Amino acid sequence: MTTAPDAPVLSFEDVTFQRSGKLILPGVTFAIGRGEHWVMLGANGAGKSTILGLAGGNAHPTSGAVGILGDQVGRVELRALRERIGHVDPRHLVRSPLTIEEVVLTGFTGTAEKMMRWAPEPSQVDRARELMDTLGLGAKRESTWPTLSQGERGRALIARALVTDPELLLLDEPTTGLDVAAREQLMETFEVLPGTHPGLTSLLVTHHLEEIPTTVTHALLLRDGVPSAHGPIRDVLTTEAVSAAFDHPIAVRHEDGRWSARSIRR
Ligand SMILES: Nc1ncnc2c1ncn2[C@@H]1O[C@H](COP(=O)(O)OP(=O)(O)OP(=O)(O)O)[C@@H](O)[C@H]1O
Repeated sequence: MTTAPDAPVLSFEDVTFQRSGKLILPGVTFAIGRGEHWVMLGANGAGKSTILGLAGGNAHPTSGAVGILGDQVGRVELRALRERIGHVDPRHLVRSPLTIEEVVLTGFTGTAEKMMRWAPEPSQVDRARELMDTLGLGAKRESTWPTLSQGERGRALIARALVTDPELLLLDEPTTGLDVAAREQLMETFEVLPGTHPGLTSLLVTHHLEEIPTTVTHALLLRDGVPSAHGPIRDVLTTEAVSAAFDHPIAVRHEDGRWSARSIRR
């Protein structure tokens, strides 16, 4: 099923989530429209990964409704839904020495390793190669996973997530552990996506305002499992709202499309 053009790609309606007796999300409501690119920010333990897990169809809410691509979680087979979502998780584990191309192709099987008795169609190989070229990995196609830098792995995982042409892309701290040049290269990669994938919608989790690509349109600030602000990024990322979300005085700046934050010293 394809979502109606004006229906939200992702919606949370009064979503709660409880684990081991702990109420991690006491009530989350927000909606993401088609073609929007969101960033989610919040202190350690605020619940960002929990929200991303629900958004990726990896868990059911304790109560409330999670709508993904026009379907409500609980009323649809999650496996089918997950095929329409690209998930970039830096904790993705590749144990065997696969080449970049093989890793990208695992996006078709939704597995971390090469699936036994599965071989890609020529059109799937073409698609994988096209994406590797777009993401600057064309020359490294045959390089094996253990020999890659963190930045190359990050770009390969984005290619893997995009190979099935997902409608929703979820990115969990993709710039973690990158040096400044690799981080900037990865951000440039994100910034080409609205041009190369016009219908794509994305939700990025990051800890640093400096790591927000210039193409991000909306922001959600999470505090103790509750969105304290959400909406167009310029309305949300203010000194007051960010300081409140992190319970710390933080001055926010926006220059040349990039964001930065520093502590306000008294
Ligand atoms: N299975 C679980 N059982 C109990 N508590 C959990 C479980 N999973 C997560 N939590 C707790 O829920 C809270 C939110 O976790 P989550 O990983 O979503 O936060 P986060 O905002 O992504 O944090 P970080 O920025 O540190 O990655 C944390 O306090 C965490 O310890």
